[in-house]
Amino acid sequence: MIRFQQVSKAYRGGQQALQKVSFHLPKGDMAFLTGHSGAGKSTLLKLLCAIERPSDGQVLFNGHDISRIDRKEIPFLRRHIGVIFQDHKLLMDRSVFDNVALPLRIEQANESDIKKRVSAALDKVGLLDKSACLPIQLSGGEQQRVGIARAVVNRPQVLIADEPTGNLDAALSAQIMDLFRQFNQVGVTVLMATHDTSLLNSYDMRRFDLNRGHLSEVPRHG
Ligand SMILES: Nc1ncnc2c1ncn2[C@@H]1O[C@H](COP(=O)(O)OP(=O)(O)OP(=O)(O)O)[C@@H](O)[C@H]1O
Repeated sequence: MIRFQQVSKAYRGGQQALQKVSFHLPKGDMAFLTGHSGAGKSTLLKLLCAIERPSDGQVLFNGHDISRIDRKEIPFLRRHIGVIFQDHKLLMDRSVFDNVALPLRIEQANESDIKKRVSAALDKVGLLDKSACLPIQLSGGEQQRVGIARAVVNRPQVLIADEPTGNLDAALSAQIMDLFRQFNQVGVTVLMATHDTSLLNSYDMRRFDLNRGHLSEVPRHG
């Protein structure tokens, strides 16, 4: 489903963020992406949703090379990929409902569909009763769950998350992790960048580690 082949990324100004990165994440897999600050984790995730383009190599999504994807095709790619950011990037002047509805409104779904799907996504993350609230009225963990509802509302094949538990305590992190696992159990492929060592120790999952732009897979226990 996701395949990187010898992918390198140099930013303007010469900063080499990724160096000949290769890996394969098959459909239905769930994996962690780890590495020190500046190792290239966010860069790798940005290449996957075409926010950035590689300087060299191929990024394949379902067999299609998206590294040189036409601008016009990017919205179609993004429909298949739900993205969760650490700072959740919610619109603070819009209700929880409107935040989650955003991807469906961009797709021009009809209002009755939007209502059904937003309610289902908010129910899944346990926030149906908060749909009329503004994000500012919610806790950090609740805001993060709104971001997850928005990422899954159009039923993407892949979820990518950049430090989704970064600001949360252990109990909330475990809740967020459970949500990802539930999505994974119904077939969604999940790639999650994290620094959170307690998460890494609690879940025996595939783990890719970046070190100064070089990627290797960490052998699993047991
Ligand atoms: N837009 C950019 N322009 C220039 N250099 C960049 C840009 N974005 C990232 N970099 C550089 O690329 C390298 C990798 O950055 P990246 O954000 O991918 O790392 P990271 O592993 O996600 O770090 P962190 O854990 O601190 O978020 C860093 O040296 C960073 O300074």
